[in-house]
Amino acid sequence: MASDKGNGLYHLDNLTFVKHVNPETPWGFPSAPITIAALASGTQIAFLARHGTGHTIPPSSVPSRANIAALKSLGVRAILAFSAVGSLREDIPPGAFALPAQIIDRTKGVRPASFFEGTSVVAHAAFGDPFSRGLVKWLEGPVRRVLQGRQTELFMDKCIVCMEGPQFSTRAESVMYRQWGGDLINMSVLPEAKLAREAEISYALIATATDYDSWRPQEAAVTAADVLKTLQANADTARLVAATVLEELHLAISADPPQGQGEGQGQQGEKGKGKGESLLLEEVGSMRFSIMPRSEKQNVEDRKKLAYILPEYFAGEEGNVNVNTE
Ligand SMILES: CSC[C@H]1O[C@H](OP(=O)(O)O)[C@H](O)[C@@H]1O
Ligand SMILES: Nc1ncnc2[nH]cnc12
Repeated sequence: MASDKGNGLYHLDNLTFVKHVNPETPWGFPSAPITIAALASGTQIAFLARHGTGHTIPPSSVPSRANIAALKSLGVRAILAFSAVGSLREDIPPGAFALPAQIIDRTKGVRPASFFEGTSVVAHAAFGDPFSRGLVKWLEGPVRRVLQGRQTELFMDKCIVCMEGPQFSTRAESVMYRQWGGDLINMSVLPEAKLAREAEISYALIATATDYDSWRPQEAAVTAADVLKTLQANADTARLVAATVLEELHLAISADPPQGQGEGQGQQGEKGKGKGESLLLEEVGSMRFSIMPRSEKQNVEDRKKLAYILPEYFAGEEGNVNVNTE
């Protein structure tokens, strides 16, 4: 399990430091060494600052493939990603929190967004629900309870626009995103969420609103100083959320473990709990039917590389199985 955030959140409270690890993945090193820490129960979590420990990595240069691959290699099954976001709605004030349900991609294609990119293996992950529905649904109660104690609102079912940056939006863009149905805006949720899906890690975003972006005609357009004003208070609340929720989440996952069956994954219909599936971590097994059938034209080295994130499909004997035709 990991909590991963750049802006404002560089450490977590109520945890016992265990060690730092810095795995070299086939996609390079993560943004920073990953902190392994223990919860009160002894359960270990991994924490990674996506912009680096000294905030030296801009959004477009975050090594997201290495970050997600490194977390997967450590056994992480669920990511709680924190992000400072702009609000595109009057009723979502700076200081509010949200668990978004949808994403509009306004990145510009400069961020590597797939583990399969540049390999001879083709895969099309289902991404209609970009956040883990099971994880988001589970998080609502515990996160709301923590936020109530701090008079902080929680919004559900919102749509976040992910822009390239590093400059903020123009006023015209900000107005347009509202017309498109955007409620929130950041520069970090993609390709992180896509890569987590490809690695079959359940991913949820805890969005913390810092500003009103630039759509309000009578108000000044957002500046980094506006963001920083709200950032520290939000980060304190975010730390409390993480400290409270991680222990409970671990217990919930232990009680409802993924079995890796993946039947019906990626389909949007209501899925009953059957065949050993986990409702909480329903992404496990989801790539089984997303990867194009094994072919002799696929490069063996590429398959070895992909085994780093998906050993079930690409390593050992299983790697010789045509995963798409069972
Ligand atoms: C300093 S405002 C823009 C910056 O803040 C957010 O970072 P993070 O998601 O890591 O909290 C946003 O996505 C931008 O990268
Ligand atoms: N207004 C904004 N636009 C993009 N990313 C942000 N992160 C925080 N506020 C933001």
